[in-house]
Amino acid sequence: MKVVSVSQMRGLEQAAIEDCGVPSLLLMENAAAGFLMALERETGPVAGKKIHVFCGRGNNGGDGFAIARMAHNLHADVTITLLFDEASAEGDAKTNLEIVKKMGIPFSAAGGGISCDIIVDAIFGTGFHGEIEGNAKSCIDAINNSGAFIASVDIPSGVSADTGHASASSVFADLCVTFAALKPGHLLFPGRGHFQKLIKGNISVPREVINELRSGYDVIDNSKRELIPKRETNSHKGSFGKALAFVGSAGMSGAAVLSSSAILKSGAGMATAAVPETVLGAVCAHLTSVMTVPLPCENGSLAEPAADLLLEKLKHQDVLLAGCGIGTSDAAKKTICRLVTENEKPMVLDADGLNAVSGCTELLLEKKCELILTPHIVEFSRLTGLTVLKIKENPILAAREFAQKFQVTLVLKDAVTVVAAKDGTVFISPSSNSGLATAGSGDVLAGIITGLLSQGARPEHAAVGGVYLHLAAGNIARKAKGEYGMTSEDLLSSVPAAFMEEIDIAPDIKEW
Ligand SMILES: NC(=O)C1=CN([C@@H]2O[C@H](COP(=O)(O)OP(=O)(O)OC[C@H]3O[C@@H](n4cnc5c(N)ncnc54)[C@H](O)[C@@H]3O)[C@@H](O)[C@H]2O)[C@@H](O)CC1
Ligand SMILES: [K+]
Repeated sequence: MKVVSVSQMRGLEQAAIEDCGVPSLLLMENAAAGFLMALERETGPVAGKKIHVFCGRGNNGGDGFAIARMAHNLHADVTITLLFDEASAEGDAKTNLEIVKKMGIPFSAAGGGISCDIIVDAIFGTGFHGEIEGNAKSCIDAINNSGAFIASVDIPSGVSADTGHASASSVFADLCVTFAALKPGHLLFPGRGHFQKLIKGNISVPREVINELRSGYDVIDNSKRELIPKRETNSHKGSFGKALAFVGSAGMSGAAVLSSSAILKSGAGMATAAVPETVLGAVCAHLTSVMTVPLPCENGSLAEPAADLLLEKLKHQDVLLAGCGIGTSDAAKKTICRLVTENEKPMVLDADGLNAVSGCTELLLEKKCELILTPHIVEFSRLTGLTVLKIKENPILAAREFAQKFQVTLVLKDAVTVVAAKDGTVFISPSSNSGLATAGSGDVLAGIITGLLSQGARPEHAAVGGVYLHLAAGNIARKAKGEYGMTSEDLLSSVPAAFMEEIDIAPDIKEW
């Protein structure tokens, strides 16, 4: 699924209009026809239904006039409300406004009660920025409280198409129909929460024009299954890589079990959990296929010579996972810093491993390895010094800047996870599952990514494929146990099935 920014979308439209000669009015006509087709699929025929179309001053409003005309021709009972001074209409929007006026479609002033079956929200589209104020605010509040089926044209009015930021008064739609490509605001919260279903339609921007654009965005959809490394039949366990996991500490032996088990369940040939000797017994009690290595301790917790032992072991390993449940002791921090700067094998750094380098992120520039970082938003806040609020304002930008600056692959975990590759390409997960917000879920993700890495996947492929499989496994676990009751053990046991069958991780987002 293609994702483009607002300015890239304008570029696509310009290319269609200027380079290919597609008239802009035709794009608007197609947008309106496609919108109505999608609407009728959801609500049944519009004939005989009361439809109220709210139109803003831009081309989103222009789409609204064309939709009103087409719905009228299909025998719907259509009313239009303008949210702007009619004299300021321009271009294609003005053309369509003049047509509906000549057709005699009734207009009603903003401000009255709304009583209809379907509301078409064509107030603001991709041109919206800032906040909703004035009569648009009271109108949107009335739309949201109307009880009608609400269908938004392109994006719910009040949501920023570039960032997903939602103005305090923004439309909550049952259906949103967008055109040519998704925008980041369809995928990122809070915008993602402003529609129930998203349909992307074709408006005759030529396929080649869309395909040629390297937008720098991508969606982690089912097509990402192709990133799962292929397995040769003529193989042995060495073919699929050896992974070492520096994980676990007193009170967090489960992180060691979940993460190292996930490595094996994701297809690695061998996995070894290197854990403080004081928790070895607890870890071994839950592991059979994963090997273990005891790390030296002093006074019950990890001792600094652990770093030498790990670096020695790594000579015979293919990949490293470090950080899940290792705690925040000085020795754990020093061990992580040495692993980051001295290890040469592809490495996944998670959880306390990320906390260890917070405040000294310049160490990341000294790395000799391919590095994947998997922070959740609070860990990312510690890493960058940015507030959580600031990151949430534009997570794509924050993730991209960090990945490019430190030349790492970054998996920024939140309700919507964003993966940023070293070249700045950003991959956005298209759905969320509150059941994944459970202790140990991140350990499983780190293990899956390490498992893919050990089979030779490139870092960004391991990260994107890992996020896909984690979501798919989460959906399988949710089906069996529900969002409330599913635990990381359920998630872990669902990982093999996620590899086996195609799970539609974004059933609410469709293309036609
Ligand atoms: N350009 C094209 O070829 C096509 C455009 N299409 C439609 O055109 C839309 C984009 O059109 P526009 O660029 O005209 O943008 P919009 O229709 O989103 O409207 C922008 C207008 O709203 C105003 N505005 C922005 N933020 C505001 C705020 N906070 N408070 C009050 N006013 C605000 C702007 O000053 C501008 O006048 C798309 O979303 C889509 O619906 C479709 O018709 C397909 C073809
Ligand atoms: K809209």
